[in-house]
Amino acid sequence: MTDLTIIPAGKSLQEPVFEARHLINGTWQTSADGASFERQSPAHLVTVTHAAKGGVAETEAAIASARTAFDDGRWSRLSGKSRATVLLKVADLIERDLERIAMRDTLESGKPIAQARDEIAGAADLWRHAAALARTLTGDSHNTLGDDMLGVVLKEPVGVAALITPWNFPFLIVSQKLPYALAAGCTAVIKPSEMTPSSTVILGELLIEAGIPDGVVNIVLGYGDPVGTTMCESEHVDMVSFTGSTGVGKAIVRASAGTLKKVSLELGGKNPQVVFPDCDLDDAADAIVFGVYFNAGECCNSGSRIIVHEDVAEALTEKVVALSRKVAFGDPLDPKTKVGAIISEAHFAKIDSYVEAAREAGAEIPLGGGALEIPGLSGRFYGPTVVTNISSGMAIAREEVFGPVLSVLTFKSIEEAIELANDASYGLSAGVWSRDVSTCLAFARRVQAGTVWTNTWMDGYSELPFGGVKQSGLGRELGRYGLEEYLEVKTVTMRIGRTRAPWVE
Ligand SMILES: NC(=O)c1ccc[n+]([C@@H]2O[C@H](COP(=O)([O-])OP(=O)(O)OC[C@H]3O[C@@H](n4cnc5c(N)ncnc54)[C@H](O)[C@@H]3O)[C@@H](O)[C@H]2O)c1
Ligand SMILES: C[N+](C)(C)CC=O
Repeated sequence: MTDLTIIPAGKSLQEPVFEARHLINGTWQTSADGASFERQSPAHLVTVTHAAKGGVAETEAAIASARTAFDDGRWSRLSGKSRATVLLKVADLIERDLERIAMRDTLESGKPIAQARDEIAGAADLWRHAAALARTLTGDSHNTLGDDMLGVVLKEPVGVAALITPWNFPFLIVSQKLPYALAAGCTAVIKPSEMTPSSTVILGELLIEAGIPDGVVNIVLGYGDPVGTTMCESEHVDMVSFTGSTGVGKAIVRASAGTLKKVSLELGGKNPQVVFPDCDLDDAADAIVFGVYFNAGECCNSGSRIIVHEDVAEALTEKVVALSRKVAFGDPLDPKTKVGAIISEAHFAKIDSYVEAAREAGAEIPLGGGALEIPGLSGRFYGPTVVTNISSGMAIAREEVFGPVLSVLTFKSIEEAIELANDASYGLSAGVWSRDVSTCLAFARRVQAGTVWTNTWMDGYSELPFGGVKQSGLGRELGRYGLEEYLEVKTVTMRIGRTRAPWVE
């Protein structure tokens, strides 16, 4: 792969190792048994983080702290205005510390620094959006139930929310959950991914600086088992909001079943983009390249499944391959880099196994497949890869590869395109490319997905809800729906003035 655009290592890594500890009841703590773990930068393979490793004891202490903080009302009974004041302050502090937070996400995840900066700026906007919702949240009133009756529907915080997050957008995803939980009046226990704990720890520091009362937000670092499982099983946790793989999502539902707690899930995707022959092919090709290589394809919204009309399949594939060669892969610390390192050795092997299985099954690979050498860096980089001549039954066409790998399928009619698009267990997002608005609308109405992009890909706004159908999830984040996830509905019926007609004569 010599004709690709490669950004070699720039200046050597100077960042000190970050010391990450748990935040429990307002104090930073190591684990009682002294357990800890390390995180290496996937691009450099040097240790960048040393973190306390939580066990059952730390998790239960964090849950107890959140429980007490919720029950005594130090946050849940504040006015929306008071909560919003803290959330707005956090947003300001995130912007002040944007560079520090972005650097931690880049070092631990391997994502490009320019992209990380955009994510942190987007996260600050989420905190402001949630602050606005905290002040405008309302219930309902019913004065049509009879002359002496009034029905009032109250919105109340669910209680203690456990927030379990993945490694691919560490700071952005915790910011899709926590400000909305806090706006609703919930208290929280957070478990960031063991691969990317630091930016959540920094968020804890900013929350303290912004004046959040002790115990309202608690952070436990460590692995899914026991930290995440303890949160799911605890009778003192009222809700779990999880973002991650569909497999772990199912385990979370099982672990939460014993206490029948509310569960909100943002899971994987195998997102189709259907390309009709009347679209602007250059525009579509550029968005397809963005959709598949953004975050090295390690993105729930990766537009990794192209379904293109057979009349334009060859032309589109040529354009995509040509553009792919221009995408800058390399040193995540260089602001010119668009695609950085793969998160782990095990994940790299998984990506490669999908590509090799497709090759063995007769697929063609006009570009890529395999490791990319980046001069000066010893970490793992996967080259831009385009796979054609595949059928919808192949794993590469149905399963989440979570790497910079594009699968190209073809169709003859709109019926076939919709059938192929829906032929997956996932239903997160989908796209359609056509100049004909009726074609776009017909597709948008029949595709099984939580989000549909027409003539664009992966635009996101704090105001718009996001989430999946089928095995891509339960519930929604962002928009006003993102707040509703953390609310319970209570119905209060009041008789006013007159005495009730006696039941007993
Ligand atoms: N739909 C979305 O919004 C969205 C966003 C980002 C990522 N994702 C999905 O996340 C996946 C990649 O992230 P990942 O590899 O970190 O996911 P993962 O499911 O392996 O882990 C996610 C989190 O769950 C924890 N965990 C693991 N096992 C657990 C258990 N048994 N109980 C409780 N917690 C447990 C992990 O420690 C981590 O914090 C992909 O499938 C991707 O599509 C979805
Ligand atoms: C929606 N987003 C981009 C934050 C996460 C997808 O993995």
